[in-house]
Amino acid sequence: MILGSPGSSHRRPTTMRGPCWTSCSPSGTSPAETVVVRRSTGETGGHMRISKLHGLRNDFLVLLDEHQDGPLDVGPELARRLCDRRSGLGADGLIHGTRPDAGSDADVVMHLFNADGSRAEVSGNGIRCLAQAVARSRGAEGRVVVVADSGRRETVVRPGTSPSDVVVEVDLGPVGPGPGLAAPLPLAVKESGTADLGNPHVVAWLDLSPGDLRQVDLAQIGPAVESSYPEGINLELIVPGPDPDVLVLRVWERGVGITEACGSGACAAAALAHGWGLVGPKVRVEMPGGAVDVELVEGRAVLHGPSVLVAEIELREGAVLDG
Ligand SMILES: N[C@@H](CCC[C@H](N)C(=O)O)C(=O)O
Repeated sequence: MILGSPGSSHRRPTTMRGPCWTSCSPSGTSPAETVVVRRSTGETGGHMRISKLHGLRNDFLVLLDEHQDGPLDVGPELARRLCDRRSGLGADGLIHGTRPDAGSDADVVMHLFNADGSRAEVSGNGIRCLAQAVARSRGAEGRVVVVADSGRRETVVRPGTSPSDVVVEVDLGPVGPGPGLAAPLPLAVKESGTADLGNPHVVAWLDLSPGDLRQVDLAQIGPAVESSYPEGINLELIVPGPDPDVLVLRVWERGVGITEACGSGACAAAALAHGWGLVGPKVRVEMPGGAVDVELVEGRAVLHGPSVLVAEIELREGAVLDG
């Protein structure tokens, strides 16, 4: 038998408290349309335990191997199904947290899928949500080391306004140059440039007021810019805020669409805007979902912001992916 007995390897939080486990399937769907619990062995059945979290309303489903009854087959199709906001649980991305190699000092390995099933190298908000999920699982806040496709990243989980609403800081690493600008951007810009946080970004500084930035048709511009790069790209539109060292940002995310916030995008924007002389090395980035703080330290970007646990979900036995 490949599957472990239900709950055998699932460590429930000990000292931290918050939303309770619920047993559910997405509402309004018949069992045949709900989400699969498929093992990497090809078997189906058992339970799948998932946490839903968000950083500034940029939301993620986090599936930790250590919470499961046995190995799960996590891939693009599962990501698309779970992230669907109508027929699934709904999220901007799915994060699969696997165990690091023996001898590694890391706590977890991060595999990130965008809502469309594509892979991304890292996410500033996603990695902070993953760190919160790992901290809850072990019952203690503090340092959580994550190995993402972009490299080893250190996070620190600190108390926030409640056990489920914490503050997480992450050193996202060096901000490098992104891909060459593929084509002229389809809007008037004061400055534009690309940056690489492990994942690619194009940042455009617009000569607009924050109010006018809200009127820009990002749903039209975003896909055009994303598709002009062979690997796709995240697009951040920025204007300086009314106060010094503040940027107002809207984002179109590769593999997702318009989201309410993007942590790596905030870092890309802060780094480029610093280079353009718009802001100093400590930047507040205001996005539709809320604000984060970015510190630029010797070419690296350190991101501080809230992470919120929304729910811990147990998908019931018998839910089937194939539909
Ligand atoms: N929202 C994330 C970025 C998620 C990945 C992105 N869509 C990509 O494909 O690179 C963040 O907070 O950084």
